[in-house]
Order: sequence, then C-alpha cells, then structure tokens
Amino acid sequence: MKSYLAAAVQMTSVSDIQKNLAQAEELIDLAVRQGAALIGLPENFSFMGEEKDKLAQAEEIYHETAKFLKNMAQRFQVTILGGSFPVPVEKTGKVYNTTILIDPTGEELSRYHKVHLFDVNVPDGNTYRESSTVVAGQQLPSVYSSPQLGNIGLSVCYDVRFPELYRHLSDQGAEVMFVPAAFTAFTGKDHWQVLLQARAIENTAYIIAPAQTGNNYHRRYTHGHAMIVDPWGVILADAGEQPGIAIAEIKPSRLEQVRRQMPSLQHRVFN
Ligand SMILES: O=C(O)CNC(=O)[C@H](CS)NC(=O)CCC(=O)C(=O)O
Repeated sequence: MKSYLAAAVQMTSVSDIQKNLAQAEELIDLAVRQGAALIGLPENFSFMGEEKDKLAQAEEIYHETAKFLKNMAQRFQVTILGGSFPVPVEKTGKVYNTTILIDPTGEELSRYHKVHLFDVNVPDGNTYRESSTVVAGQQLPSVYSSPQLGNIGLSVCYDVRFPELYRHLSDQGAEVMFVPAAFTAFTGKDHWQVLLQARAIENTAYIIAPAQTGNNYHRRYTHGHAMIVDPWGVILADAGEQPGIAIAEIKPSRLEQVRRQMPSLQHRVFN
C-alpha cells in the first residue's frame, strides 16, 4: 500500500438514468483532475425515484450502470466503487441493492448485496420499506486486498448502524471501508457523521462515505456531507450540501501510527 488520494462523490440523483450518469461522469472527471486514484459513488447513484419506477426500469438501470462503471474505470484509469444500484433477482420481481468495486482494467474486484434493508418509519412522517422492492443480501461483505490501495471493505448506507458488519471487515484486515449512502435528511442531521466517526474509530480504519444530497424526488430529501474520515476519527474532507466531491489522502503511515497509538483492535476480549 502506498499513499494516494481518494474521493467520495456527492450528487443529487433523480429518476433519469442518463442525467445521473452524466452527473456522475462530471464528478469522476473532477476527482481525477484533482489526482484521485480511488473514487466512490453514492448509493443508487444511477437512479433515485419511486420504488415502482425503479423496479420497472431495473434491467435497464443495471445494464447501463455496469457498462458505465467499466467504461469510467478504463477511461480514467482509476479504481471505482459503484456506490449501489439495483441488480434484478430472478423469479422474485425484486432486486438486490448492490455495490461493486472495479479496477482500471474494468475488471470487477468485489461485489456485495446490501444486507440490512431500510424498513423504517422516520419520525418526520416518511415511511421507507426497502424490502418491498429489494431482496436482502445473505452474505457478509468480503475484503479486497489491493497492493496499491490497501485492504478495501464494502458496505451500503443503513449497514452503518450495524457495527458487527464493520468488525467483520476489520477481522478480514480492512484498512479502508466504504459507506456509500443516501441517508435521509432527517436521520442524517443527527446520526450520519457520528456513525461514520464511530466506525472509523472503533476499527481504526479509513472511512470513505459518498452521499446523495438534496431533493431527489417528491418528498425524498437526502443529507449530503459525503466525507472521508481517518482512523483516529478526524474528518479529512466533507462535501457539504452541494453536489461535488470530498477528497483526501489515504496514508499507510497514518494507519500504522493510529494502530500503534490506539491498539484497541488487539485488546478485544469478546471475539
Ligand atoms: O430511497 C431511495 O430511492 C434509495 N434507497 C435508499 O435511499 C436507501 C434505502 S431506502 N436508504 C437508506 O438505506 C437510508 C438509511 C438512513 O437514512 C438511515 O439509516 O437513517
């Protein structure tokens, strides 16, 4: 592993695939021009809309998104985390909410289907039933070991509330953990940053958290604040509320320093 720049993309995806892919491309281009070698896109970056519209277009969203990610990685010669997108599940009429990691040759390195589904009545009056259209993944995410970029663990959005998933990733050696999200504006204002810092601190790992922001459709407002958190819990970059990127250096020396100064991973009793 060497030092490198990572970017977390922040965007406002809507119910128009081509519009979203164009916005994603612009922000990937921006990140590349600033020197990023690893770039993450948010949850549902290629489509945010009514659940029924997502299902109706699932095949198209899936194929367009997979093609786009491969294309971007190859054209810009970077490693890309395709935040998440729907992957049709045969015979169910539903989809997985899936994230994939792609290398600069366009090769898929790792794939994870979101395990924890957001079935929550948020106190602002909005109701989310992700399980009505999404099949929960049944497997814990794996960690991909990159000689250049370190050991990379995947997760998606609501997963961030389940620390056992990240403990599994750190048990597998994860040094950099992705949390692509579309956090609601209501929960995000109180929980988002705290949860990301907690996952970083307790696992002494970098967290890269791409995010949706603003008004995606109808009454769906997302929190923004895509960020990169270092292994001590320090926020290295925060994209605020407008579309853009959070970019910061991932340093093996910092990882080593924090793990030496705070060896909590070695002091576990219940494992
Ligand atoms: O709604 C869409 O169109 C796309 N899907 C999502 O945004 C997903 C599933 S509904 N959102 C979350 O998991 C938010 C979690 C969250 O906000 C929290 O844990 O507080």
